[in-house]
Amino acid sequence: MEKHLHELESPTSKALVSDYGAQVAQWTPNSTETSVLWTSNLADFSPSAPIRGGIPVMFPWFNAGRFPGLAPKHGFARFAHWNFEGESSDSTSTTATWTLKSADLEGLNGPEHFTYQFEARYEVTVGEDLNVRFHVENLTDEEFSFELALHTYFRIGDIENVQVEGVDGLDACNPFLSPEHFSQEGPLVNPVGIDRVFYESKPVEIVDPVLNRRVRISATNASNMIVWNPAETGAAGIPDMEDQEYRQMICVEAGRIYDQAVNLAPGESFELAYRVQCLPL
Ligand SMILES: O=P(O)(O)OC[C@H]1O[C@@H](O)[C@H](O)[C@@H](O)[C@@H]1O
Repeated sequence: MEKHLHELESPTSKALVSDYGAQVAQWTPNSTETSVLWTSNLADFSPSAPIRGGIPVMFPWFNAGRFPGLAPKHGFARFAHWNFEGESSDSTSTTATWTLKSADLEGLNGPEHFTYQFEARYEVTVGEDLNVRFHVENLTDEEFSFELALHTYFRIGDIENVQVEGVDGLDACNPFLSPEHFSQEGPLVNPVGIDRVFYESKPVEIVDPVLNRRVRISATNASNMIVWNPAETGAAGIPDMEDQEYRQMICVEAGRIYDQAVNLAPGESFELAYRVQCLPL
């Protein structure tokens, strides 16, 4: 296994995490044969680019930023080499930690748009569930604001036979179609090609009759959930994804984006926690 990849093991599940982007690529409970997180057949696990799949960490902006025009897309954190700080285990779980400081960003594109001093810490815990925590502290003498999203790709049996439940009544928007908000009615049913932002974060479940399971996703301190599937046309434009692979994945992300970006005063810190549970149907 390449040096930048770490296999975390616990009695009930295991994960594969890269030092690049502190990106969790796979999470496999003992009860399943394949990872609950999806990675593309074309995913490149080398340091050259973020892995297509798993949990890319989007920081300190989402997409092109809320005052568009920023690059790289989705911020620089997923391109950075994070420092592996070690791992520890108890009888039920294993936790590994990575850090990223502003001083570690030399040579990357993007930090010129976010010149503040900060320290980010990312903890990945495998056990019965997968838990990740993104923590960031403002080490500058002025307030800064940032966006954040854990852009998690989930493996599903078939995008045309899946539902995302728990979103009924949430304030929603399809930002790439219209700025209008609306109230979500019912679950997301077979959501091919969806790109929807919710302005609340509640526990949701991907109900998957093909893989015969429910994947429950919950977050603490998130204000947004984003649900995305590229459909065939979008997948065709993504070099590290096969055109038909859109059928086996859905992103259900949690974060703080757009006008729900986090404002952080000097010396303050913020933490987002995100939990994935794999349950029988
Ligand atoms: O292809 P990337 O840069 O990894 O981003 C993944 C996707 O992220 C989504 O949030 C965007 O709406 C898509 O347009 C984008 O393709």
